[in-house]
Amino acid sequence: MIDLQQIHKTFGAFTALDHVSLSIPRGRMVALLGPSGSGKTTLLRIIAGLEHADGGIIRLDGQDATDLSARDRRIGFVFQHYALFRHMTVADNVAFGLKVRPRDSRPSKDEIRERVSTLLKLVHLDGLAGRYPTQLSGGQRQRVALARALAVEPRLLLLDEPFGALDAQVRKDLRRWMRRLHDDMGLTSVFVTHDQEEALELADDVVVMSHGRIEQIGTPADIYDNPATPFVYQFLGNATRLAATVQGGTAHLNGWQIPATAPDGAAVAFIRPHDWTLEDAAAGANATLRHASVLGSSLRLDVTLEDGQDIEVDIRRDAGQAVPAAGSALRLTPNRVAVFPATA
Ligand SMILES: Nc1ncnc2c1ncn2[C@@H]1O[C@H](COP(=O)(O)OP(=O)(O)OP(=O)(O)O)[C@@H](O)[C@H]1O
Repeated sequence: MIDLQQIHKTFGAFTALDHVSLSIPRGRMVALLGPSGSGKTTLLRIIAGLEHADGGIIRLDGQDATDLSARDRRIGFVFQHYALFRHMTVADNVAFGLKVRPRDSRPSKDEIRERVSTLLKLVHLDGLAGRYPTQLSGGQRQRVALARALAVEPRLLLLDEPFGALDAQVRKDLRRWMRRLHDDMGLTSVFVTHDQEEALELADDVVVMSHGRIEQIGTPADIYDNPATPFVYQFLGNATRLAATVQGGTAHLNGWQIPATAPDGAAVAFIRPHDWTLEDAAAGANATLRHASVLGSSLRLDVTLEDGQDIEVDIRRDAGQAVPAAGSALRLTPNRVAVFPATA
């Protein structure tokens, strides 16, 4: 169990982390998700003990670890560009964390050899123990880095964009494999990513960060279905942002009346492309089609609403169904709309 309370970090006049609090139960896999500069790496480095916070408390398994050195925290680390030792073989890289232990806690040579061999099997690199890092592919290097991090039996594994430098297919394979390894070994892991798909696919809990603050913490389903703020809505992809006006608990948008809890006045509404129903335009059109394209089993419509705002609509397409022509009048109804005050 890791518990962060009110972690604060500035670099000069710049606030990188603004009183961040977060608890991670044992066995979870947690994604820190946010745009570049939101403080993800800084938070990870502070958890690892590689960076010192200006304020706040870190507890690991109930013990105050705020002033514990990186080595004494028993935390494993894998960075995107964390180079392996070039002059060491794969086996020596993996053994490194064990060999540098103080004598009284250092395993014997045989035990180290045994553990390295087990770890290399685990990451499917058992045939490559004698190779040097330059003789490996990017994906293989990341697996060596992972074996090296796991060698010290960390109570927590931290991964900073671990798959970022790899091509798309390797990246997908490696992250699925990482998830299985996490489950099989009963690890507790925190990984940094700016890729929402990666966070939603892999993590038990997603922590969305922006400007050194946590915007929302939740399961992938929570975060996707009920974004707490306009930032989360926009960051989690594909929501169209529209201007609306709220009066007496109702948002007015392109002639629709939508129940809203936002206060009276200017508001912003978010609608996802698949949250629309296309109806028979004979009942009264409220939008015009600009462009339609077929995306496999769905139809992507670029539409201008009657009030002049542009939206994207994805609807299911049956095989052989005619694609509507540009300029067609449409009747659309939004199924799900989130309304926030315009200043939020
Ligand atoms: N050592 C440092 N000195 C000064 N500023 C720093 C330092 N380290 C980080 N920062 C700043 O703190 C902010 C947060 O950086 P951080 O690396 O934590 O962001 P991030 O969310 O991990 O971004 P990225 O996805 O680009 O890695 C950035 O604006 C960065 O420029």
